[in-house]
Amino acid sequence: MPDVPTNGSTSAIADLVRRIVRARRGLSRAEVVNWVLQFLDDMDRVDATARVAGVIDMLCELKDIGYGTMRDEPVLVSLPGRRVALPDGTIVALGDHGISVGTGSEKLFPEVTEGATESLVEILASFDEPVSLIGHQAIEPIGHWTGDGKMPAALRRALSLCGTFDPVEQKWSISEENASFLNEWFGLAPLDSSDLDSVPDETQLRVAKAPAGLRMVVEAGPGSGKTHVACERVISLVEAEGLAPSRILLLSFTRIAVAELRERIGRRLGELPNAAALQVRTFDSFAARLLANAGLSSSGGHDAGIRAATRLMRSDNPLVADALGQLEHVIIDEAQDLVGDRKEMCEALLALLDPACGVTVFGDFAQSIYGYQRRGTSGSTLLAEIATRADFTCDQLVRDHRTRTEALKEMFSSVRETLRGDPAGSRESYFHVRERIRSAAVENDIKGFAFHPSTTGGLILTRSRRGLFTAAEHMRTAGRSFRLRLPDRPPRIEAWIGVLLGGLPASTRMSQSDFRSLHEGLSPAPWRSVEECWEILLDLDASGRDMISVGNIAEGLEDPPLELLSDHEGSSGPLLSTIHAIKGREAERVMLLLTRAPYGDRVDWAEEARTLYVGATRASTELRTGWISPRKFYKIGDPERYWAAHPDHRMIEIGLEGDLVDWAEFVRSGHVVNEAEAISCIWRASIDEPRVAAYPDTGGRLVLRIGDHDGAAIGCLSHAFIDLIQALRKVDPDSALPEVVAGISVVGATTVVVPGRSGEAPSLALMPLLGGFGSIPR
Ligand SMILES: Nc1ncnc2c1ncn2[C@@H]1O[C@H](COP(=O)(O)OP(=O)(O)OP(=O)(O)O)[C@@H](O)[C@H]1O
Repeated sequence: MPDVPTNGSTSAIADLVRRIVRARRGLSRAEVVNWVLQFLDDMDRVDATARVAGVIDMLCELKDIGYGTMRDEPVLVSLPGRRVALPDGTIVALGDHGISVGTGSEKLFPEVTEGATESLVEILASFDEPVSLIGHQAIEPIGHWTGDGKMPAALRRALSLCGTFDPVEQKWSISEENASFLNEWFGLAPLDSSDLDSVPDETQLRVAKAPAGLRMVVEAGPGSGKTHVACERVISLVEAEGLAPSRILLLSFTRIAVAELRERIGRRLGELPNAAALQVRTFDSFAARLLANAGLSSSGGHDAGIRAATRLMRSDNPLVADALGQLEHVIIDEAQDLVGDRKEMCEALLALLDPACGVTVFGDFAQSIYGYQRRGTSGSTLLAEIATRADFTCDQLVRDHRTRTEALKEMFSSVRETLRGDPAGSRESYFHVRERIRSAAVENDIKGFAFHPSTTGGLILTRSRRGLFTAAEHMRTAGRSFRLRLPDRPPRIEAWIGVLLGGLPASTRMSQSDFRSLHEGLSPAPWRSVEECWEILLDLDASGRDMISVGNIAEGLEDPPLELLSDHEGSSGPLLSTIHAIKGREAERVMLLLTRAPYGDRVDWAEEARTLYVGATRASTELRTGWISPRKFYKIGDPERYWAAHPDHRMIEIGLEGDLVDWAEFVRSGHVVNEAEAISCIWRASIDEPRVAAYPDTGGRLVLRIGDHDGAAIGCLSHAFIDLIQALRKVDPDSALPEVVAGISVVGATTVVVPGRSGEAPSLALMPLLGGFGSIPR
């Protein structure tokens, strides 16, 4: 073979492999390895073999070469050439592209100039394994894999296309643009600048380091670092002011926000002996804890729990007063959206605090989007009320740390002034805000957003849930991968824990080898390796032993760590969400989908303008506006869900939190003969994502089954959901149930914690996650 380089570089090996495969038809993988080794005589043979095998596997994974058969044996063959456009504008060639050896490129796939036949998005979207890298640190342009276990195959393939990549050492060098694209595509966390190189600005420092006993309201705009400073405040209270972590309570809205806060604070305070006692909670979990500690159970959903907790705090219960009286500092985030029951609960909490207890409340009037309509007669938000109280001082954060362009920076501040100056709002001011947002966008009025090159990552935001369903449909029709965040859905904790440990008694203990057998016996296999799973379980168990107990794991999952949580369906691509469900988050690229402006006398123009503002201010670098016309639906229930009328049936949105009875009630229904079997059936369904249907039983339940009415049961619809079904059929709640509710999609599964009875430790199970619209015959 003439002119063959022997420097052993990845690209040189790749070229050798291609040439050998093309010239010598019918060689097996082992034979190709041996051929290549002959040309690498300066290298250690073991190293060289691993390197060559790694390159061959990589080339096969990306269909640069492939497997054929000759005399029933697998052999390596050439594949037709393809050209792939990368996010940074370069084009690389795959397959039999006829590039000669010695081009000097270090890339596994050489750069070419001619037009591309595919985009990186199409290649990534064609990988069929689920990819969720949430919790991993973002990748830098130059780096090597530091994650536990093997690098996920999809990332490995993407990196090898995007620049130089060493499959054995797992090192890469790619352009900035390609790195930032991959970070968005895989949902990798941006490097947490707060921990690395962020220097707090003067106003942030003032708030973070204020005396522990101060009561303060901090009103500040998007990207000014409210969340960031909330963490710094906790750290300063513990480190500088000497408060015990157990005496600090930090409340925020969503589980993901709470998990993120915990993780950030944990990283800084992790070494302290009592750091774990810090109470970082959602408003809902704070209420649930308070009730549980007083021996009360909350039934009837989150809002009922919040009201019960408020009553408890106002009931002069000495235990509750004592527990809350111990607190030395309370921090409340996103106070502009605290209205109604949650606002009242916070007021009841503030009333029970010791006068020496400090309070820090963060919020932004211009971002208040939680429904003036729900505010009823009780009026304003917690933020508005606290801001007028004499016992609170007011402070502000003044610098925007989010935006990277002048146009966005200017829009962030000028629109905020407009909104704060005109809380009542008007049609004119709404259109003014809309125009200001459009003028800060790099592109406007994009109609085919689902085909637009910018929507390979970042956020796609809609004003309404109707818009969200419509946008998701457009993406599906365009064949694009995306992640979908739907509001009011149950939490999602990675399902492998529930399928492996679900149904076992809380007292079950397990060694690593027991666990390995379980893991290896599971089909379909979980996407995390056995080593990775074991590390996660040891952390959750937190006993310090090299064993796990199911009860400990279940307790650990009552406050699940961020890496096990997800708040969306789908594993890759841009995140589709309503504006309401995305507050507090940010992305480099945002596609804000506008609709026709609202009309009529009852429009709350101020709230509409603020909602657009919240959506537009999620962008740090590129904002675009697109266009969508949402489909029509009717609404029913609280929280609201959609339904549609058809001549012979009704369709009802399904999959909201509480649509299924909990695990214990499902088991009591008598439809679970064997818990392990039911769980394994749910696991398979979470991967196959079949359509399922609910059939009535003799006890007045609607039982969700795979296949027909004799199929395996995977859950029971809740009584509240059955009431909605009956209401849509216009019959009494107690009337006979419909023969079937069909067309329900299983969209995944979540591990659930099953509370123990009478003081026993909790255990685990797996429940399906539902989606789509159930069809009810009339
Ligand atoms: N002092 C700082 N130096 C560098 N980056 C910072 C600093 N403070 C905050 N940031 C970064 O700025 C961004 C915005 O911060 P953060 O999300 O805390 O703002 P926010 O006020 O809560 O925004 P919003 O109101 O939109 O939710 C984040 O990426 C954060 O890491």
